[in-house]
Amino acid sequence: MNRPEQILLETHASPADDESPEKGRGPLQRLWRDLLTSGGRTSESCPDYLCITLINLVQGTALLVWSLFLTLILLGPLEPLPGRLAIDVAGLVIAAWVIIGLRRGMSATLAAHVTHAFLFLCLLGLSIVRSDNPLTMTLPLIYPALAFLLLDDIRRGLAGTLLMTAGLNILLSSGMGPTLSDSTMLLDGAVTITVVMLFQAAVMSLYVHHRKQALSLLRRASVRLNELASHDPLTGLYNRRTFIEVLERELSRRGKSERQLAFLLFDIDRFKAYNDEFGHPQGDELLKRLASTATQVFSRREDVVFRLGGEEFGVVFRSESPEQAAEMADQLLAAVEAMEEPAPAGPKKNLTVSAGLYLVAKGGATSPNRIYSRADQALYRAKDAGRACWLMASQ
Ligand SMILES: Nc1nc2c(ncn2[C@@H]2O[C@H](COP(=O)(O)OP(=O)(O)OP(=O)(O)O)[C@@H](O)[C@H]2O)c(=O)[nH]1
Repeated sequence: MNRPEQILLETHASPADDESPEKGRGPLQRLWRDLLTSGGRTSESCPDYLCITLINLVQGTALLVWSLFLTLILLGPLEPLPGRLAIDVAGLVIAAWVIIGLRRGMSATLAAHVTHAFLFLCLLGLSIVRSDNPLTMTLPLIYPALAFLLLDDIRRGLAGTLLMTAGLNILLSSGMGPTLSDSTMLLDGAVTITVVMLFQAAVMSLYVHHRKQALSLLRRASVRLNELASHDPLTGLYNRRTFIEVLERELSRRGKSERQLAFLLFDIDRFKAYNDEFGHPQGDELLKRLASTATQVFSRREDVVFRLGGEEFGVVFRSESPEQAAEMADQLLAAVEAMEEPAPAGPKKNLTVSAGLYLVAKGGATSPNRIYSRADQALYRAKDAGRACWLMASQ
C-alpha cells in the first residue's frame, strides 16, 4: 500500500506563507532579514537558521573586510603586493559565492564547510601574516565557538579546535609568531591558548549536544503530530484530511500514469442496527475488521485506503481498465461478505457494504470534493437499489 507520509511530512511553503510575513515590513527590515537568513532559501527541506545566519554573518563580514582592503590597495594607502592582492580577491570571491549560493538554494551543509575552511585558514593565516602584533594571536580564540556553531558537529568542531591549537602553538614555538622575550612568556602563551580553546570546545560540545537532543525531540514530536493528524485512531487508516491530499497528488500525476485513477466509496449496510444489537464496542471491532479486510483486498503499492467518516470508507487506486476497477469493487464486496463477524453471540448476520465507484476520466470531475460527491451519489443509489451492491458513478 502506498505510504503518503512523505507528502505529509514535506513542508511546502504556500505562496501565502511566503508573502504574509513580508506585509508590514519596511525594505530595510526585509534587507536585514534576508542578509541574516538568505530569505530562508536553501535546498534542504529543514534549513538550520542558526547555521545560515552565522554563515551569512561570517561571509558578510569577510566581504566587507576584503572589499575594504582592495579599495585601500587601489586607492594607494596599502601596497599592492601580489600575494596580498591574491588573498583579498580570493576571499572576496569565496564570500560572494557562498552568499549568492545560499540565496539560490545551495546546501547549507556545503556552505557551512566552505565557510569553516575559510574561517580556519583566515584566522591561522592572520596570525602568521600579522605576527608582529601579538593581539592578532588572540583573534583565533573565537574559532572553537564559530566552528562548533557552523558545523553543528562535536567531532569536527573538536578536530578543528585541536588543529588550530596545534597551529598556534607551532607558530609560537617556531619563532614565526610574536617576538617573545623568554621561555616563561612562551609557556604562558601556549598554556593560555590551549586552555582557552579546549575550555571553549568543552562548552560548545555540551551546547551542540543539548541542541541536537532538543531538535531530535522536536522532530519526533512533529512526526507523531503528523501521524495523529493524518490517521484515524480507531482503524489506523488514513483519514479524510489525507484523502484530499492523496487525491490531489494523484490528480496532478494523472497525465504521467497510463493506468486509470479510480475512487471507491463504501459504507456498511445497516450499521446502526448492528450497533443497537451488539453494542458500540462490538461495532468498533467490526470497523477495525472491515479496515483490515479492505487493506487486504487493496494491497498494491499505489492503493490507499481511508476511513472517511463513521462507517464510511474509501479507496484511491489505479486500474488497467474499467473492467479491472469493477473487479476490484466486486472483490471487496465479496471479501466483506465472507468476513467473520466479531459478534461473539447471536445469530450469524451477513455483513454487507454498498459502494459507489468513480473512474477519473478526461472531461469528468477534477477536484477531490467533486470526485467524492460523484461517488457518494452512486453509493446512495446503491443503497436505494437494495444495498450489498456497487454502482458506477456518472462523469
Ligand atoms: N461503533 C461505532 N459506530 C459508529 C461509529 N461512527 C458512526 N457509528 C454509527 O454508525 C451508524 C450509522 O448509521 P446510519 O447512518 O443510520 O447508517 P446505517 O444504519 O448503516 O444504514 P445505511 O447506511 O442506510 O445502510 C450510527 O449508528 C452511528 O452511531 C464508530 O466509530 N463506532
